[in-house]
Amino acid sequence: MRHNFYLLFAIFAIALLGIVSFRFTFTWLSSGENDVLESNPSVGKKQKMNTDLRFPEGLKYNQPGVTNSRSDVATLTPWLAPIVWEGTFDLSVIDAIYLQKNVTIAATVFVLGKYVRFLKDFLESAEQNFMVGYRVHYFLFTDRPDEVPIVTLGAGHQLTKIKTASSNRWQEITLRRMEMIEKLIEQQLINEADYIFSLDVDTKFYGHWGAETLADIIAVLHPGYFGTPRPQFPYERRPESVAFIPPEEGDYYYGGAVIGGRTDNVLKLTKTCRIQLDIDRANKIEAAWQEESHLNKYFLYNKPTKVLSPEYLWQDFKPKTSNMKVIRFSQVIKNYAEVRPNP
Ligand SMILES: CC(=O)N[C@H]1[C@@H](OP(=O)(O)OP(=O)(O)OC[C@H]2O[C@@H](n3ccc(=O)[nH]c3=O)[C@H](O)[C@@H]2O)O[C@H](CO)[C@H](O)[C@@H]1O
Ligand SMILES: [Mn+2]
Repeated sequence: MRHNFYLLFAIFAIALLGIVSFRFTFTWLSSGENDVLESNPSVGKKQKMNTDLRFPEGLKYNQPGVTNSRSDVATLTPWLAPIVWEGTFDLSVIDAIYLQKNVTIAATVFVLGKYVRFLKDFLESAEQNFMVGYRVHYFLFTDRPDEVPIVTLGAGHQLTKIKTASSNRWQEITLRRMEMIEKLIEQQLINEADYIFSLDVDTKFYGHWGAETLADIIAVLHPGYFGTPRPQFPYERRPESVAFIPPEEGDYYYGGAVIGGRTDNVLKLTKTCRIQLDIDRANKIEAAWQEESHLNKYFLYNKPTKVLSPEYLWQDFKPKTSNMKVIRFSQVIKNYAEVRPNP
């Protein structure tokens, strides 16, 4: 009898402790540090996404071929991740699968200092080409919220400005994106978005960019080093930096202008890169290409599950090569000395 009483008491105490600690985590998570200026709660809380590739009945589309649709470029990595090129996918098949999932895609864009001048073209061209027909939530990290242009957003698209301090070093601005994206995901997006992309703002969309780019974790091939021998990749080569990659290692050189994937996978990526950037900072070393160097190190040991071809990251000054059937997203020409806060 006495034993039963103690047992009951113990169960009651444990349950109480459980409730208290749950409430504590909940309040801690919901108290965001970011100064959100504009928000539209329509996105709401997410259910866990079903990853099955469900396909609607009765839809007609071309029979898949049995030979490679592109003979001029590699369309698979050695670990069998697709490399996305025009001609390798059937958009009607992709959309039939992904539209019915009703996915929400977050896009983070940093707009600090004079880079605000690139935003109008970026947003207007994004609205024409980026994830049209899908739910998109742009997050603009900016020190100039009043200079954000008014751009009419398509159905299901919304925009939130997050007041963010700038820096007097461009290197600091680009590399701190990792920790800001990490925080935004932890505090908000983990429950709201299925996928997230981080995109450079000094860019323009010229062609379709849709659900063919969705995957667990994606990287983009930097257009400047496509086909370059690996010892000549501009990886960090000093062993003192965590981003160090020896000359005989590395698959591709990935661009820092595009990161993407499932929200939890991108959280892992940004957290790891942020921690490694912190270690370098404590050791007073900054990698050759800031967070891009750390990103390349990350992808060496955590392979991307989908790789985007340079169609998804071109440079306006580069003449189009014959394997480029379409340019979808491209860096505009900029006067570095004029737009950046430091040389
Ligand atoms: C094509 C490509 O892969 N570009 C990468 C490359 O140089 P980039 O020359 O493309 O770097 P960048 O000057 O465009 O800076 C990257 C981004 O940071 C933001 N920004 C930067 C400076 C500033 O004053 N205000 C501001 O808002 C803005 O969103 C910009 O698009 O290397 C950088 C790291 O060193 C980043 O990894 C870039 O993504
Ligand atoms: Mn850029």
